[in-house]
Amino acid sequence: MNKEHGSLSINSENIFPIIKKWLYSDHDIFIRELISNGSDAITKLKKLELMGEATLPDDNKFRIDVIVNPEEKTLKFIDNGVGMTADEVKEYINQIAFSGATDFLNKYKDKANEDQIIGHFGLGFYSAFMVADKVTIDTLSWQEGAESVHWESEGGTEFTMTQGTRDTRGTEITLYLNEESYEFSNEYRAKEVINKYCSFMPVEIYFKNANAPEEFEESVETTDPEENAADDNIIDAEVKEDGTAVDKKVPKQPEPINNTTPLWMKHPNDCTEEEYKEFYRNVFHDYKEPLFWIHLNMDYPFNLKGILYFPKINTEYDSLEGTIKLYCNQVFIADNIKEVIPEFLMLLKGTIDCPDLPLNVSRSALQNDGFVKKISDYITKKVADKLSGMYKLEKESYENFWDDISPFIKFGCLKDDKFREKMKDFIIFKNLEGKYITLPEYVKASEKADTDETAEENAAQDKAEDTSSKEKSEEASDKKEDEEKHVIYYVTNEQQQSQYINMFKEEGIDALILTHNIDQPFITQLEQHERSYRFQRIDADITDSFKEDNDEEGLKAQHDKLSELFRKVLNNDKLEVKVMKLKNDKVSSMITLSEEGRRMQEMMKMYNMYGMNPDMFGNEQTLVLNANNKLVQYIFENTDSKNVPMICQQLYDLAMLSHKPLDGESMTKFIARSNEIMMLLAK
Ligand SMILES: Nc1ncnc2c1ncn2[C@@H]1O[C@H](COP(=O)(O)OP(=O)(O)OP(=O)(O)O)[C@@H](O)[C@H]1O
Repeated sequence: MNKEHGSLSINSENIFPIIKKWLYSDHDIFIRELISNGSDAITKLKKLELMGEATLPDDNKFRIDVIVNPEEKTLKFIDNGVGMTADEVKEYINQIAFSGATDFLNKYKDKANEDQIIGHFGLGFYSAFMVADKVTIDTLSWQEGAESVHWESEGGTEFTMTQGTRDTRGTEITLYLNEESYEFSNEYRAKEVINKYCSFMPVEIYFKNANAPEEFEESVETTDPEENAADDNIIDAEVKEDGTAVDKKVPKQPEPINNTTPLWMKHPNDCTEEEYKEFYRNVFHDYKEPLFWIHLNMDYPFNLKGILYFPKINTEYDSLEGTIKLYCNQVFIADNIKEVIPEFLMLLKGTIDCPDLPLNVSRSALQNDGFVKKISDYITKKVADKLSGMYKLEKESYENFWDDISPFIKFGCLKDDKFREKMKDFIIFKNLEGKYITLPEYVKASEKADTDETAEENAAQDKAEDTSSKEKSEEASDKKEDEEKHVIYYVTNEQQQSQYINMFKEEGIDALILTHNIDQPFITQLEQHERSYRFQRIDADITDSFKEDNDEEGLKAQHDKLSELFRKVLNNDKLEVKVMKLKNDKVSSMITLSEEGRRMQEMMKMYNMYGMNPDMFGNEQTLVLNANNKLVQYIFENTDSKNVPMICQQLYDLAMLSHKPLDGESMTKFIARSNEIMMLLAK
């Protein structure tokens, strides 16, 4: 072959700066690209063999070798795939245009950056020039009688092509690293990058440091010492004490550094529980075991495989942040590509391999791609199917996992309408007894409790009402509609709201435990979609069940007097005070805050709107005093007594305490006052 010298045939002056910019933040991608090219070359040869076009030696073993040379600052990628003829080098390497570079240039001339492009633009080979001043190719094609080719270029527009010396099939690419990229000739750095991108590559990858001394391993065998002496591989033979065993030191057999058959490629029926857990540990380095997993395995209408794990969340403070690793033909592309994977799934941990993904388009295009949407919908559906299946068939596990998986499910419902629609019948809630129930179950149980209690009364009343019911229903206004909603009581903090919880339990009224941050937005959404539900925290109001039949008029005197007293003592003339007869006479005082008021306050807190004017909204706490309680009665009868102001303050703080944490100043005063009260008792 004549020496050939030429110019790369597209606007290479343009392309190199773009490649450099493109890879600026992801310098290490060149390793993925060059190893992928080797793997592609091997796949091509496998296909040719299958088609009967190529015959391979019996002992053929496909492999890729990566050799770093820290002294010479070089990096080699060697594969035994198809190789290239001189014509192919000309076509595929010299005329970059064939590999899609023209498209690339047209689209990204002015705006190339790593956000917009996800690799794979037929420019893989040229990414080598990101880190190398000079790149050489030595290649020998699989074809009979092929001549080897040597190609080299120093990254400008010039290249040289000559007859090469490579005498085995395949391709060897050598990178002479530029000064800023010497790090990649470091053994550990190079390995780190290979592990990142190529851990699950379908071809075995062997790694070597050309400067490292040869490694040996010890193998214990019982063999004939004479035979060992004749074996060149044995460097240090030693007869063991028992005279039979011989310790041999042999050169270490290289091991591939990747796993060519990741678990997701296996059929789910062939995977064991231990394998799933081990894979999880290896990939996500999470010492906690996953709760359960979903193995995605689809060939039609698109090709998608993967495993999604539900991680264990220990406390509500654990950040809800997962990792979904996206692969394309077992080559890692990136973590958490939100255009492909539904946002709420990012809370999970998992791997997804989808060779059909159009990764050669910009991220914004991915977002609007119908195919990508289908993939994302498929994943969502699979997750919902798994969860609903568990609810139906493995209720006990579902309940055991619920506390861990519910934030994820609720987030999914908030973010994805389709998911919400599929999951809505399988959302469960823990009640005061610690049992898990659905909303319809809650409503049914509370209706039953109501009916039992008033069955007799109603029977009589119903008859009387029958005649006038038509008129009444016509009168029903929006206000009435609100009243007719099923009220669902809930607790946000079991310790703090324990006084209310006890009262609820005494009256046989149930409530749901909703302690996670996500619960508030979740129930707001529920109320919007299921208009017959109204959620109300248990301290929002005093329900009729807790009261005796109140003679409002009869309590007016107490109300007026106590209101005035508490307002004065607490120095708050806006304080709302209600006096009522509660069935439980041990309860002296309580605070109620309307549901709307509290939600408004929480919203303000969330959006940091407190600066605005906190009194403007939601400051509608009401101090409820129990006229049946002895202390309250004492206050009413002895308003002028010396200790009454202190008792009033204490009662107010006690009521506050079971409503929300006291602020620092109030807490200090509360403690000082409690001591003072004890001092009085001690006297
Ligand atoms: N190791 C190799 N063995 C055989 N052919 C190769 C090798 N590396 C590159 N080639 C040839 O050069 C072409 C261009 O490679 P390049 O990496 O630039 O783009 P690509 O592989 O086509 O696309 P992409 O890298 O985006 O998947 C390849 O399509 C292939 O034909």
